Amino acid sequence: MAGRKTEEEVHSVSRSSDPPGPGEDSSSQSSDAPYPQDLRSVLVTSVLNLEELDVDLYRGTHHWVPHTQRLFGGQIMGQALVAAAKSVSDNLYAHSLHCYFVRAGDPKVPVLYQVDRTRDGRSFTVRSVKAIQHGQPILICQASFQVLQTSPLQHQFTMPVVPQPEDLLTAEELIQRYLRYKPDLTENAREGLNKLLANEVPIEIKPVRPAHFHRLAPAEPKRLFWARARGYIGEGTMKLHCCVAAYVSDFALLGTVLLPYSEYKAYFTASLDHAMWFHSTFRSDEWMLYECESPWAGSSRGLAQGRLWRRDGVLAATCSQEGVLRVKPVTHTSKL
Ligand SMILES: CC(C)(COP(=O)(O)OP(=O)(O)OC[C@H]1O[C@@H](n2cnc3c(N)ncnc32)[C@H](O)[C@@H]1OP(=O)(O)O)[C@@H](O)C(=O)NCCC(=O)NCCSC(=O)CC(=O)O
Repeated sequence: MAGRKTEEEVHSVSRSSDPPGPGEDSSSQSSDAPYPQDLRSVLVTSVLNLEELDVDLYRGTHHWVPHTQRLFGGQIMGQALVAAAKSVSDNLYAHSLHCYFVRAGDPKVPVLYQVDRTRDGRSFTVRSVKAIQHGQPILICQASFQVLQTSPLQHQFTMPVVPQPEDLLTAEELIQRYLRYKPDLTENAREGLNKLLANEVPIEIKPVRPAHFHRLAPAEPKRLFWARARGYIGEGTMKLHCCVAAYVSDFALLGTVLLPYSEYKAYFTASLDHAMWFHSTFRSDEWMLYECESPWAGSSRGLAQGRLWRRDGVLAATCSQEGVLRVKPVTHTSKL
């Protein structure tokens, strides 16, 4: 029978003394290895691989749909950026995008992306993209591209010092441990965790402080986790890596707002807008540290900000998102 472990034991990486449980072998061995080239990321082969219907008109399909049964905002943003990037030349690089999520995306039908070539300048080029379902916009997005330019003005914050991904467990490994070592989990919690395990999220993550990440204890509204696209992407183009990063950047960002409020559970959360700035080159299929924090919440809304760090300490991108969060008090003693 599964023994009860302390929170710290459940979360710690133990490569030698802790025999892997059923289904754990392959993930714990492979989670830090680079992906083999034949295991291409579904983000590249499917999600961000838009079908061209006409000039500046594309169709995108879905891969993973969150339990809310509305389309994942990161998918819509990533696809919108793909559509925008197709209309700019190869010497232009995305440096920012600004999006409003105006309607919930319907997972039952594809999304159309209509690109408007707003402006082509000498340094900057701007595109507006409308994502459409059932004849109505679900997202409006503006993306701006720039030719590469050098400047003596260069600074950035310093990356937080955290454990390396090799010393941390993936979200799936953590869930397997909760299920194995926490026999007092409620049926609801157990069912929820099993559903999470069955999810095919095309992003791999390694929380730095799992108890905070999973809201097991109240914490300041700050979340740190390593993230990368699941599967191989390769050098590719920066355009593509920016689109993948836009996808990844919407993951677990808004939830940061909820971290101090363990006495409440959210019954409705949705991102209202999302802005992103790209600062340097990076590979979205290599581990990047996502540093998320929420400076403010009020009026059923919360603001979350995120920084994506390259492993070598270079700031790759910055994000800002506001979302609606409707909560109600937790009424039962939940173990998760
Ligand atoms: C946020 C919006 C719902 C707009 O809110 P509105 O309140 O104006 O919309 P609405 O009037 O249609 O109401 C939607 C639902 O909220 C309820 N509702 C509205 N106002 C309420 C209030 N004050 N108190 C309680 N409930 C309220 C309505 O009854 C309805 O419920 P009912 O439906 O029961 O009748 C919409 O802009 C939207 O869906 N945008 C898309 C958001 C999105 O999909 N983001 C990307 C995915 S989120 C993501 O990717 C990030 C993440 O998950 O972390």
